[in-house]
Amino acid sequence: MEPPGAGVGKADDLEEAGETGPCRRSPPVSVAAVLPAGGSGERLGGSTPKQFCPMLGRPLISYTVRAIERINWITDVVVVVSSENIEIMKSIIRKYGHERTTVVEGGLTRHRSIFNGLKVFGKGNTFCASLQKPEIIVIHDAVRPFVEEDILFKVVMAAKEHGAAGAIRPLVSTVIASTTEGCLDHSLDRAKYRASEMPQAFLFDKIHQAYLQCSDYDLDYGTECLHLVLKYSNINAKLIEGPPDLWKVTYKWDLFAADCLIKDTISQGVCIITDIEEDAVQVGLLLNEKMKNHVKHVKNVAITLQKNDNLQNILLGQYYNFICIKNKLPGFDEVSLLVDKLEKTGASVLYPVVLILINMSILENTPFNSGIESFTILAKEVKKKNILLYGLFMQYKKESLKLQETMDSAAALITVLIRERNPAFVGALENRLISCYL
Ligand SMILES: Nc1ccn([C@@H]2O[C@H](COP(=O)(O)OP(=O)(O)OP(=O)(O)O)[C@@H](O)[C@H]2O)c(=O)n1
Ligand SMILES: O=P(O)(O)OC[C@@H](O)[C@@H](O)[C@@H](O)CO
Repeated sequence: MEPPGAGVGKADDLEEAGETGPCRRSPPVSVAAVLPAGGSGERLGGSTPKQFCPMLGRPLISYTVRAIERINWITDVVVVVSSENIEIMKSIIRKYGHERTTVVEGGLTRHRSIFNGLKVFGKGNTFCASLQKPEIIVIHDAVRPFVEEDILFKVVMAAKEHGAAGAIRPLVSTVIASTTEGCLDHSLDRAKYRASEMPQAFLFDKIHQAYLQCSDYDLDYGTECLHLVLKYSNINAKLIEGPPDLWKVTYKWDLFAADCLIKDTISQGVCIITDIEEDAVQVGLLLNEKMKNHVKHVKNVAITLQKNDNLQNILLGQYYNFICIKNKLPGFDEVSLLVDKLEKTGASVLYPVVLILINMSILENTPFNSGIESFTILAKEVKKKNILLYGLFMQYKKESLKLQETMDSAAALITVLIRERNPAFVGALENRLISCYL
């Protein structure tokens, strides 16, 4: 289950508030994938290779593996990592449930890693008997997490017809050649050139044969698989225009951009849960209207928390952000029930889930409920489950103008909490924070 477009594609099994992605036929061929992930990420800097750097607390590589694994017609995924990272990769596979992924040891260069990944499908493979040789092999850099079924389907179908295919993108800068003195020699006509991106797809035998015939120079200095099948298998790969989000995480800013893109995408859907009492339902519907100014999809559900055994199904869907409106501070057991049901959906394994409890009470002079202290303690405990629990204690005057203003403020505050997903703010937000909204 993925939220709309969460860095893992926008179609497939993503349901966007009632819309479902295009129903894709499977290609009439067997398909497997090799994800080269054996690099050290020097250009990104830092001690952790970029494929293992976290985005929203989860390694970048897990997003890419998930994006490929979600495509049900890709039967096997082989991730190629350096020897020192094999155990790390195996722990990622276990933690995030990447059941269809096999880890293979990489090589000193990207081509050598890819070759190692292909070998496990080759004849006499003693590495893993279950890995059947596919007709088409997809090769996709493990640091390109935003890959969708659509481009994968296109390159696979094109590879079936042409022998090889690769995603391309327009150049964003002009390419120039320099003289030996480092001066401009000439510039290329940008319209005639494209950037070679990933995914790429090949008839397995053709790319495997090409690697078997490769010179050491090819293996040590090349960066283009399409070139290898041209050179050794005389195949002119079909070039497929890909979408803009095929980019490769190379520098630090790429990682920040990827993190922001995922945060932005999983913040686009909110599920508002209220009691069935009329007041709570009305406040929930008003909040729904206000939230529509901030996010794409808002769904309202009115239930009696304790008695609702359908809660699991209500929570299991396309949302990672939940707002529970109560006219009194929910008891420890009610919050625990919600958290337990949320945890059981498995959603918080892949992404931090936001749960905002709003305690709406008609404005009185009475101080905020003393339950705030224990609520914050609970929130800190729940954070360990990757569920970010925030409490807003809002008192409001019943007359509609004040209520409108209060809900405008609440919607703005909720949007910040959802977009930031900052674990530091879990628990009851300070009274003074809220009182300024009244
Ligand atoms: N010996 C190598 C080198 C690279 N790769 C993988 O090939 C992909 C694209 O390569 P690149 O972006 O160059 O990754 P790095 O080599 O890690 O980056 P850098 O050049 O900055 O060190 C990455 O997923 C990288 O892990 C690999 O499998 N084996
Ligand atoms: O060149 P780098 O080592 O940065 O990364 C590999 C890329 O070149 C490669 O993924 C695409 O250009 C397609 O071949």
